[in-house]
Amino acid sequence: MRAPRHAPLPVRADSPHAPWPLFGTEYSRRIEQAAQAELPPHTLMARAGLAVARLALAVAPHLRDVSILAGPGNNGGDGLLAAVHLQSAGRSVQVHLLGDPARLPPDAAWALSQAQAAGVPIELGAVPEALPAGSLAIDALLGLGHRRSPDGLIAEAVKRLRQHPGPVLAVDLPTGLDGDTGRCLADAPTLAVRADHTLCLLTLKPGLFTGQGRDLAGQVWFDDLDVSPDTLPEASLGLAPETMAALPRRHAQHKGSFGDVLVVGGAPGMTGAAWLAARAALAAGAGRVYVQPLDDRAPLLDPAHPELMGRRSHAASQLPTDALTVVCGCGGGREIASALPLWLGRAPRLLLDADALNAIAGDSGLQTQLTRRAKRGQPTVLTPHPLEAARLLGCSSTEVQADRLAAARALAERLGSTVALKGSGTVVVSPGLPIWINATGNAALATAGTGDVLAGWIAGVWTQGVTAWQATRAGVHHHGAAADHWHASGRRGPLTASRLIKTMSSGVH
Ligand SMILES: NC(=O)C1=CN([C@@H]2O[C@H](COP(=O)(O)OP(=O)(O)OC[C@H]3O[C@@H](n4cnc5c(N)ncnc54)[C@H](OP(=O)(O)O)[C@@H]3O)[C@@H](O)[C@H]2O)[C@@H](O)CC1
Ligand SMILES: [K+]
Repeated sequence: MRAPRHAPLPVRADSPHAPWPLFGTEYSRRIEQAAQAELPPHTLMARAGLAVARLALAVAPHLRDVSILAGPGNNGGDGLLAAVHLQSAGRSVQVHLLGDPARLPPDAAWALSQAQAAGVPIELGAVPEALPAGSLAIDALLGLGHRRSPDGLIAEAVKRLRQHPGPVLAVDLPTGLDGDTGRCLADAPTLAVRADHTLCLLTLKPGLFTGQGRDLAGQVWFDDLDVSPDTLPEASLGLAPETMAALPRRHAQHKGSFGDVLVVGGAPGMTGAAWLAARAALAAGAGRVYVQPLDDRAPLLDPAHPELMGRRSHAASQLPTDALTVVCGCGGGREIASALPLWLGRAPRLLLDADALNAIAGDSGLQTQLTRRAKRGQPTVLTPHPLEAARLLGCSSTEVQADRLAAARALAERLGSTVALKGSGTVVVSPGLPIWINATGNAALATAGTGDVLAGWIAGVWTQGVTAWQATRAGVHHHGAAADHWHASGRRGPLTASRLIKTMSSGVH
């Protein structure tokens, strides 16, 4: 997937209708070097500067003043060249160059000479007290070349951009964000630029779409600088529309054609979680949905959804397993631990969520049972949030969040499972397959029960005959798309779990 050549504008990179390839620093450098070797000197930078100027004019057509904060590397060079184009488009441009002109890398030095020749006002080595209130600010401080916390003048400039009341456009990456992981490079999150728009150049970087990336980058745009990578991406951003389309209902099919789901969960005081997951599985299209409450006194009926079938543990263990997908967790409490050995052994498809994951994290015997499933060809899906992932990995949630892609990959490989690491930019990975980052969702999902809905929905899709990888991506995408729809239709506040199921059922993609 690449932007059209000579696109009049950079292409929005969050279109949910296609997967976008993502490349981290190492790959991006290789792609850049290969392209540089083929092209006349400074070609990429010339394209980058033009792309930045075009986007600046498009997102702030009404603003006459443009302040460009340019750093000591080629990211600064992009800003300097953008200044030339913006000035010739009639904007009043001021560049603040925070690097020694004598030590700029060759492309940026060339860009500086172009800006000087065009008479662009350039102030050297000083961060202004404030940026003009009515100006567009361009963050061309640091891009792919920064791996450490902003310091010195760069840190000052980041603070100034954070204080700027007008729009901020970041070049390639918001300064302070690690493009590989989506973590802030500084301990203090205030030492990262919070942009309204980010124009990613040459390659889309994964860190823009997970962890802190989505909050710091604002609207992400992409310009491939007319370069086609000849290498496979490390990860992709997007969805799995093919999965939803691949599940048509034919006349001759009956409820047995769509698979069964059993939800094991709902310990005393948390029964609702299991029924929510069950409702979601049914709404996702499962043929028959059963619930095994982990509270022996809990009723075996959801009066609002009599089509769901409650079973005590003995009866549940007698269900035929051929077409069965089992969800363990969902309000499982401590009680889930005793149900796990049976289903780790028996379930042909098993999804583990919440307390089931905590039980496995604390029991090496259950871990061994889990890893044996993969060897027997029984697929498993894990849907941890960062703390649950940390417990499974034996680290802290801060460490998980510092590199969500690596954490999800480690879990998948270690436990032989498909993993959906939840959070901003949910990361989905199956052993041996590329990482997929979800493009949908927002904070409206941060409310009780939405995780149960996700687990149930994935199971409901999975049991219809797609792979764990397809079902997980489809469920994660669809879950987030419902929240985006909720937000776009002007609603504010949390999207309750019950309403989430209704929104997901209404065909929002
Ligand atoms: N070449 C081309 O034609 C193209 C280039 N492109 C553009 O170039 C960007 C990559 O450029 P780049 O490699 O020069 O790195 P960049 O991010 O500008 O910074 C490096 C400088 O910053 C310094 N520095 C680092 N961390 C720091 C900190 N915390 N605080 C303070 N200083 C810090 C670092 O110093 P050092 O760490 O070495 O001491 C070094 O001097 C890329 O993102 C894209 O925008 C694209 O348009 C495609 C075409
Ligand atoms: K930047």
